[in-house]
Amino acid sequence: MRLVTLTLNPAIDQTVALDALNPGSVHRARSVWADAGGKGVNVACCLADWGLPVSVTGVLGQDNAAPFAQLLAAKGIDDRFVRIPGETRTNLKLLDAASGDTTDINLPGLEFGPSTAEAVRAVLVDLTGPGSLAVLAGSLPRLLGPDAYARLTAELKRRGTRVVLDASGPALAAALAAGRDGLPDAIKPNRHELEEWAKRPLPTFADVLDAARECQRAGVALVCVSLGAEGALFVASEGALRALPPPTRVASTVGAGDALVAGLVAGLHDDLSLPDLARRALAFAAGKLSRTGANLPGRAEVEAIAAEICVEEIS
Ligand SMILES: Nc1ncnc2c1ncn2[C@@H]1O[C@H](COP(=O)(O)OP(=O)(O)O)[C@@H](O)[C@H]1O
Ligand SMILES: O=P(O)(O)OC[C@H]1O[C@](O)(COP(=O)(O)O)[C@@H](O)[C@@H]1O
Repeated sequence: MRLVTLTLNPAIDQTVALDALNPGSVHRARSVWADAGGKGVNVACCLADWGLPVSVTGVLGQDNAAPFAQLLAAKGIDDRFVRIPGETRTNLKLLDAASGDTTDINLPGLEFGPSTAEAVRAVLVDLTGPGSLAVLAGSLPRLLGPDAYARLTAELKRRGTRVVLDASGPALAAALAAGRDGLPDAIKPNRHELEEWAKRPLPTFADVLDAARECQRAGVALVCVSLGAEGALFVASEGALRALPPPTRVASTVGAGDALVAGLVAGLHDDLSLPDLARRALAFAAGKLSRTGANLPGRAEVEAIAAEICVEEIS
């Protein structure tokens, strides 16, 4: 199965590690570092660490593309990003070093017009076809309009490509409003993103389950809702289940959702049953949480974590 990820708005994640985050006060940072990232880049990095060949595309600013090129080359990822004049955005991540929790400040990114969008679409079409799987992930440049993922999904599905979508706000809403032939095969909102889509708060697990089932009824085959330290919910035709994270040392939560998506993709690649898919996805997230950047431990360690993950069926 050929795997490709799309990141239309990548980012350099600049993490500032603090003893504790106290809004409104002066902080002295413990350390600071930068990782080339963005949702599809992070997903591809985890898939490559797991040992799967993967291609990436999207749009990079040519003025600071070097860290991306270095990272992708080091992980053996096929770099098919379209480069345009300007700089890729830098996102700020304020890390509370005691808990591993981060406060994210995600900036708007590079805007680009129809000719760049068309160049990326052409790369995506070139990289996909029957039997391949595409991950469309992250925020969209404003100029593209909120239905950009819905349009790409419809085209990819016509070409026999499965689509995993990790989007939020109007882009997620537009994708879920597409007709049956244009719906993604899988989505991974977090609780907040699902609340935005459902237009109501989802305080309890039962509320989350109801909203996830609404997405499934709209025609999405696999709905995975990530719930931070509470694990994740999986709803598919085989049933619904909740997976609980193992005890995890949290170095940084940045990219935990992306690692979960990568685990889902690796599970779909291997045609796993729903419980094993859930274990694989949570093991990827737990493996990534123990380190900074989009890096997984070795396969044996990830498999050992997966074996420990508790999965509860929901009747
Ligand atoms: N503090 C945490 N402790 C243990 N596991 C966590 C923690 N935060 C995230 N995870 C794991 O990572 C997954 C994705 O995290 P989440 O924060 O829900 O995603 P996102 O980054 O997309 O908001 C969760 O489903 C869970 O398995
Ligand atoms: O495209 P968006 O939604 O602005 O998100 C980009 C940010 O998300 C990340 O991919 C991390 O995502 P998660 O923590 O949800 O896995 C960062 O690398 C990046 O700064």
